[in-house]
Amino acid sequence: METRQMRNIGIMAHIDAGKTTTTERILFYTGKSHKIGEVDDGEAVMDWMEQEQDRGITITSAATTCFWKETQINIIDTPGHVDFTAEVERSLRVLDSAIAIFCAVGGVEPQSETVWHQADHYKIPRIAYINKMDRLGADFFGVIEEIKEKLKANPVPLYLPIGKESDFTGIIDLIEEQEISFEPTNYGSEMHHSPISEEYKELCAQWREHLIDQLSAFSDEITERYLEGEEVPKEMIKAAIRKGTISREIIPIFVGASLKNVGVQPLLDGVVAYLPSPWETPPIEGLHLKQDKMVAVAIDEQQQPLGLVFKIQFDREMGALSFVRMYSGTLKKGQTVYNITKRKRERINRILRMHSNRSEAMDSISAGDIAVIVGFKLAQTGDTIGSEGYQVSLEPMQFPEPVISVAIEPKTASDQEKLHKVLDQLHREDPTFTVRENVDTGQLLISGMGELHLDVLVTRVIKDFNVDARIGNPQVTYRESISKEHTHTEHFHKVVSGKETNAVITLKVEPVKQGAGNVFECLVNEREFPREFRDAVERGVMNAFGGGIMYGYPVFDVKVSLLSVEFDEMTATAAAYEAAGSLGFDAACRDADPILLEPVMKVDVMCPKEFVGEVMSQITSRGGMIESLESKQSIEHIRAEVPMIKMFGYSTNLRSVTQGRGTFAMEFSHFQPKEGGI
Ligand SMILES: Nc1nc2c(ncn2[C@@H]2O[C@H](COP(=O)(O)OP(=O)(O)OP(=O)(O)O)[C@@H](O)[C@H]2O)c(=O)[nH]1
Repeated sequence: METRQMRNIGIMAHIDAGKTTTTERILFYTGKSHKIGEVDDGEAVMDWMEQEQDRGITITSAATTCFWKETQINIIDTPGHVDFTAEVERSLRVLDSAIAIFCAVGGVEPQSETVWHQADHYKIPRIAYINKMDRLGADFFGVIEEIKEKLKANPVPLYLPIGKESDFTGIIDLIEEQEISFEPTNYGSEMHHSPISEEYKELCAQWREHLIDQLSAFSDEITERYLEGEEVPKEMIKAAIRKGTISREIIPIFVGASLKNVGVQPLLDGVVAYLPSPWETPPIEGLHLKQDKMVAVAIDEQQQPLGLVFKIQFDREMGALSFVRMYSGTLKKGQTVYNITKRKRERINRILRMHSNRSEAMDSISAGDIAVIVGFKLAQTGDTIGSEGYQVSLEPMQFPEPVISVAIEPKTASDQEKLHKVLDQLHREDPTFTVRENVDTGQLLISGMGELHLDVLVTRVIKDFNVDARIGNPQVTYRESISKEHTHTEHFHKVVSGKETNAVITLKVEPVKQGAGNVFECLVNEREFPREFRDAVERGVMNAFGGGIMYGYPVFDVKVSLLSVEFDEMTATAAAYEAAGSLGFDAACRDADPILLEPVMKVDVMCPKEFVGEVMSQITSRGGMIESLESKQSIEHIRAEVPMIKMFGYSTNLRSVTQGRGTFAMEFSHFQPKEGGI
């Protein structure tokens, strides 16, 4: 077991729950941040990019290292907005544990649910922090109930609030049986401990009993003492909380108001006391490329190096910064490593540890740790790096489909060159952002996960990279497919430089299950039809998949079989067969009842009861199907499925019908045939 104390944590929260404010306080108290940057003043040290500050929300995930009580804490910032699910997935992969922040007023909102379920999927141990206890309407016990009901989790409060709203003055430590008050100072706050006052004695006893009762499920020692009515030692309580947290059977609950500097230090103590070090997390799986089998990779410095690039960020001076999580072995500055995904060697020029406001040069990075490597020219988010001698690919990240596009057109020739470079760079940073050229018009289309995602990217292109470009209106990214089988024979004939060339092929096209992808199959014997020409037909078909059938959108879920050929050695050329492949595919698909597929989104709306009628009729008039309606206190939660095309401008619309009190989350659900074309 490694003796070094380390935590790789993420901070997950619904937008506005106070993630940035809490992270700021954490960095401040850990002594690495010299002043508190207020989000409201747009000075957050964690927010790297100018436009994040404009918007006041956190968009990129960057890793920041700080130290608390001899423990190194690497914080991987995790965005809460559903337009950035890929960013969330990517950071969840490299975390060992997380703090989930809930707003004491808003409680468990749809976006917190989405992120919570993603964290369940990656089996991430969590502690929860109920923030904003000072706000009007704060309801600590209400949020606890919601965590139980909506997230099906087992919340166990370790602290209770003293008072609420403007009377929120401090917290009760149930383990130490003390009250803690937070005296404001010019460096944040100072904690003062005092015995529990008469007023809270009963409440404290009741919840301490609840805590010990919950813990007895993990500790026989506690059960024994509990049953015999003996005092349970604090160290035993803490050990059981740690065990239950790591095995994900309980969610320890912390409470505070970060903005008022209340509750943050105990939360940091909780990270150290209850969350696992990398050495306590289960091994991850990787594919051994040479042996073609899955192997377990445990955190071990002595083994061959293996790391995952989980984020690329471009820096004007240093170029690409590759954020790497090491799972095994050690990498050193100046060394050459092997990019297992790209099958190319790359050099490590520098290794940096990022703190909130500075970077620190390091000589090496070892298993368990997170750092930035400078010098990689090819690495992309999701790549595995290691050595040629031990080629294990750490499971590639799964990214959702882009659903919305905009056309982008440079204003001058010099902008054109710059634009291509910038778009390429942005794609390396963010694989959910793709670039496509319309073959007919030559126009560049950029696609992403939602309006906000594209908006952020376009702003970066224009503002950060100074490219002068015209931007079209957002459009949905459609797909094309076919709905029946059809067989077609293509006769291709062309005279090239006085020489006759011919290619005759018979192709069958048929639809396959949605999501199965495209398939090409050759049923002609290689003796009758040489490999070179077969490959040419396949190339032609593959190119045609990208060019669409009726509307020029990419074709998906079609199987193409080459049934027969008329092959004449004298007039056959690869170019003729390639052309026959493309033309034959187009002709066959046109007669196979082509269909246009549109993306449908899962939409979750929360609004006060009085607006529910308006909100539902708004969804129905947008062609949406209401799936469920659920009430909690005075809030209604509506789940629906709505075609993406009908979701443009929805946020403005929702704001206006709910007087700004409705919120929504949206993510891709599936593709469905679109009636009546475009
Ligand atoms: N009253 C009160 N307001 C708070 C508290 N913590 C944060 N806020 C305010 O809530 C707003 C949102 O806080 P942020 O820290 O930006 O929230 P966030 O979760 O990081 O939001 P995104 O970056 O958009 O995901 C800001 O105006 C904060 O000043 C708190 O403890 N009490």
